[in-house]
Amino acid sequence: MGQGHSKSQVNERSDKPRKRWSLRHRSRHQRTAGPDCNATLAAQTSEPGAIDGSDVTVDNPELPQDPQDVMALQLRDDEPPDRDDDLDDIIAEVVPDDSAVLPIRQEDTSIMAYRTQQEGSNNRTYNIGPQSTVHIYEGPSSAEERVDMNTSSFPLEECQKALKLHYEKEMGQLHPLAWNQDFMMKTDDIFTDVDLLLQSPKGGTVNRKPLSSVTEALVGRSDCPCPQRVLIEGQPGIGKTTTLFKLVVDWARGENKALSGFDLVFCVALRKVAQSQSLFDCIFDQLLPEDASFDQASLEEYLRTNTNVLIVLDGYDEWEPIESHDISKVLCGKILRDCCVIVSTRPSRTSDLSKMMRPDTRLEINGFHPDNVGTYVRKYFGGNVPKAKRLLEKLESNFLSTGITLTPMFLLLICILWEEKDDLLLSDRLCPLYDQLILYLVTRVCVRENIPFDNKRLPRNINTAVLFVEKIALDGLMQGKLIFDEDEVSLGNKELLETLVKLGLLHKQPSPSKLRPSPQYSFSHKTMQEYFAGRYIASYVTDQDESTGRTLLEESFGTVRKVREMDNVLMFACGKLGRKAAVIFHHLADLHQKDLAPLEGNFYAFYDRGITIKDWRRDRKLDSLASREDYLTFEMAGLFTETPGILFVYQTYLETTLLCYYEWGQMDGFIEHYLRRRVIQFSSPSPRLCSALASLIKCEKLGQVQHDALPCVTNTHDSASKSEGSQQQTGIVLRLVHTRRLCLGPILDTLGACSSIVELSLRQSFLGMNGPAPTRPSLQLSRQLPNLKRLRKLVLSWNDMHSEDARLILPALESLTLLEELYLSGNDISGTSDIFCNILPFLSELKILKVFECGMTSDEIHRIGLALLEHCRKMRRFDFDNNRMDFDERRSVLKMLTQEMTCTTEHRQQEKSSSGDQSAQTSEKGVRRLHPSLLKKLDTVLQINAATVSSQQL
Ligand SMILES: Nc1ncnc2c1ncn2[C@@H]1O[C@H](COP(=O)(O)OP(=O)(O)OP(=O)(O)O)[C@@H](O)[C@H]1O
Repeated sequence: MGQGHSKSQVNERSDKPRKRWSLRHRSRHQRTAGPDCNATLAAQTSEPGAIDGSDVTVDNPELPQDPQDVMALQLRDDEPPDRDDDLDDIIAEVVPDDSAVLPIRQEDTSIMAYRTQQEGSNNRTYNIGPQSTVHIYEGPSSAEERVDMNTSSFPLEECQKALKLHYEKEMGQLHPLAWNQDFMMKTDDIFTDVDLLLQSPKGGTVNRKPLSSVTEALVGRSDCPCPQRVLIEGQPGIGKTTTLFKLVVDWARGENKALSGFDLVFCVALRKVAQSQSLFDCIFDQLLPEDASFDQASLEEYLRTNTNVLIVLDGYDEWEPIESHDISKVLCGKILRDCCVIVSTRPSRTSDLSKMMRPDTRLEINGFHPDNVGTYVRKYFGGNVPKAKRLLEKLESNFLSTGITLTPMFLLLICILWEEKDDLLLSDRLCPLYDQLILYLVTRVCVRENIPFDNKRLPRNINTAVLFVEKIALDGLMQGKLIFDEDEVSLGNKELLETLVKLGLLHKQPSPSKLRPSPQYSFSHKTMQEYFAGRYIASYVTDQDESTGRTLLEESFGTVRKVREMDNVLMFACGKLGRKAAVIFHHLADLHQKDLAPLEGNFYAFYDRGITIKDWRRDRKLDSLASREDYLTFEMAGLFTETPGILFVYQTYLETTLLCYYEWGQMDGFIEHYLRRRVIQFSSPSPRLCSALASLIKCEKLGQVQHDALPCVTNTHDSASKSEGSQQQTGIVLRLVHTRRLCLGPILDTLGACSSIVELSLRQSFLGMNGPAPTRPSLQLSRQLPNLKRLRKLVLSWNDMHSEDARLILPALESLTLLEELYLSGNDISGTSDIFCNILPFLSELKILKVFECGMTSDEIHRIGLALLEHCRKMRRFDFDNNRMDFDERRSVLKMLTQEMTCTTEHRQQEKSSSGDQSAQTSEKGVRRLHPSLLKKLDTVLQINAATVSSQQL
């Protein structure tokens, strides 16, 4: 129910004898399959033929429609999200067949699953589309066969040994602090939350499935029997690189069965890839020893004929793609297309990357689970238990669910600073954190070298070095450069470079490269480079007159895409700037006005009405825009959210802008310029965005902003408030849908501050009790709801709520006497009808109640129905489909309710005629309005029943 937390079964690439698997096919209309189904399907779908001597069978004739032709409806309020079983509807399902055991093999289970159908053992499965696969016979495939085939030409074992040694040595222990090489982190200690993002075949929604690790995504699933193209995205500093390091070290140690099917694993850091390098240059350069006995040609030859190879490409956002480069070819599948490829990126480049690689599997790294924050902090402080405890106390009360502590990089910085200062100024903004870190680094050097420093003015040589490195940081990012040669960072001044390394701002790394043997330098982390680039922008804007400042901004952030890619730089710049930040906000507002205006109406209307994805390429309005290309290339990103890609551009721009205001410390400008429609609407907001939104909600200005009415912003077809829409629009509409676990925390803590909220939608946002005690979403929400006295519409559908959550939240609705619409569908809230009965007397304005698929019994529905009839006389729609009722029970509930309605109506008529009471007339009208919807349902039920009976008779 709701978002679903079940961990999918891990089908490990093990070397144990396995169960035989067989295939069932379930068509969209045929939900169950008989034993003959396989044979029939095979007969219907196989298309034997020969391609280069290989046997080919095409599965799944029901190819999905082109997503462009599909009507993409925003999942509003109560509509159920697409489920996994929807996926199963149109794809072949792999089911275990206990009757047979296959001999030992070293491939992944999903491949084996298909082999059983093909009868031969040497077929391979290819994903050729979201739900389609092709099987091709490929010759020998067992590990022994592979070794036999290749030992003569390629020393596989030597290559494996060299790679494993390299991973163990370079990645087995991490030294994340450039200024302290003694600080070490073992990859064994690494744990981060990972979600598998599952897109529905209809292309509309994404469901998140928590996984135990990235490798779990490498085994087959029903929608993708053989994952081969895995895209991993994650916010800055969230642990993408570290997670990939762990993956390759696990392979090297043979500790992970899901990886043991790979003969070779190559992990290439894209930031280190030079334009002129081939893939094999990169592999030899970064991963293999100079004295390897084999050369590039033999490795190339080996890879051409062997497919049990995993290529890991880390940091797509740190690389400037060139179409003709080998890396691009690997991503597009032009070369080594049979190898498994995993690529990581920040979200700012997800859209480009997914367009290029067409991933069959998408993962998001979410950072630490709050439980892990405690473990991490305690580990960091080792024996100093009181110190760890004090920090955790401080974090738990304020920061646990903010993006700051859940991001390993930022938590590490907090720990470093806390170690030094017990009175550390903790903030959920990034800029103060980095400011304090720099201060700490400078103080450290000054103390060590006896340089006087009063925490205000940097010593002269250090100041010069910092100014110099700021410029390098920005120039580097503008060119997509994160690794620098010595002359680039010293300009011939060795002393300057030494100071930067001493401070720990730059990290010196001996080049492993045969091509570039001189040492190279990088910032200790990409976020550090972004911080210095932001400082450069801030001081430039401060020192220059306004028009010169504007020119720099236009050159550096002239398009929507550039703003998105350099969002952290802009945020840091705003964090450093005082009054002069206005120049940046003007620039962002201009770009919004110039380039995003055509999207604005659609963005807000989409939620209410749902729109067809139109062909934006033909939209004349976009022709003149500087960012036109950006819009079009962003299209893919939206496929994994509920929002069409092009509208997602609008959302991400708003997100960046809001975070800039947030780092600056003042939200009023954002409210004035961007919230004139009084709708705050984000799908899948990031943790940092949630922190910023919490601060926005607290702004007094929010309740006062002048309102630009947009027709139909809150009027849905469904809306009970259609006629009262204009009145409703004077309040604030807050829609945060599809939010990740525990992200909503800061918002749920502050909701009550915004008493002008009239609509609150927290659909699919993990509101269940899963969090640790202080961050239990349902508890937080229940504390704030009573303050939202103007609330008319509350959407809590498709969360992971259970009865205990409902027992917290529902009583809080008692004071919301204006509430007209309540959506609770898709939560397992059985056993709570008593609470409904207690609160409904207070909700006399209620017009819509939806408890679709809530696990309730017919008794409970009946009781709720009666309470509605009695107390909510304006009621129009009561949706209780798909609860725990069989056909007869459902029919009898409907019957009882309609009878009850008739009695109530008659009773009221009598009341009316004896008293001439006006209110009785109104209530009678209300009951009548409910009547048709129930009657219609009853009608349908009876008709279906009649049809069933007659077909049985026949
Ligand atoms: N699971 C983890 N446990 C402990 N520390 C971690 C973990 N993941 C990351 N870190 C710490 O956070 C730092 C940043 O992580 P990493 O470089 O992997 O992030 P990233 O997502 O690749 O960042 P970016 O996109 O900015 O390059 C690491 O240097 C490491 O110190």
